[in-house]
Amino acid sequence: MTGFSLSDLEATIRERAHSGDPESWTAKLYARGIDKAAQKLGEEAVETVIAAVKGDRQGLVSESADLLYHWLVVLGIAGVPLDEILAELERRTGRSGIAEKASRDGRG
Ligand SMILES: N=c1c2ncn([C@@H]3O[C@H](COP(=O)(O)OP(=O)(O)OP(=O)(O)O)[C@@H](O)[C@H]3O)c2ncn1[C@@H]1O[C@H](COP(=O)(O)O)[C@@H](O)[C@H]1O
Repeated sequence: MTGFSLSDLEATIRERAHSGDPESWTAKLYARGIDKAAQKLGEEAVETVIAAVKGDRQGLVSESADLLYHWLVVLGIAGVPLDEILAELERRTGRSGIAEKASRDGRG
């Protein structure tokens, strides 16, 4: 398993967003704002769906990577940290209460 995480990508995006590098796609998206970034996210979602339906495994991997990257850019522009999404997902598993209790009991 790779050691690379969505948190790593989020950190890269945060760093590149305001880099001022004219070659940076991230900086370009941030400069163009939420409408353009959300449009790209939608396009990548559709391309991911098409790859899945076609049974294009390699396409699904590639489009999924594009999708997650553009999703993190949209979250970044909207000011929503990845951690907030992970906390929401954790809450849905019903485990967050256990983690909070363990933390309160000094076992966290
Ligand atoms: N993961 C990605 C990533 N995935 C996709 N893309 C870019 O997303 C863009 C969208 O591709 P498309 O073919 O859909 O779009 P396009 O046709 O080029 O653009 P439009 O004509 O639709 O505007 C491409 O330019 C890709 O390079 C990414 N750009 C950056 N990253 C990550 O972000 C880091 C920083 O990148 P820069 O900000 O470019 O330095 C990189 O090191 C990567 O880790």
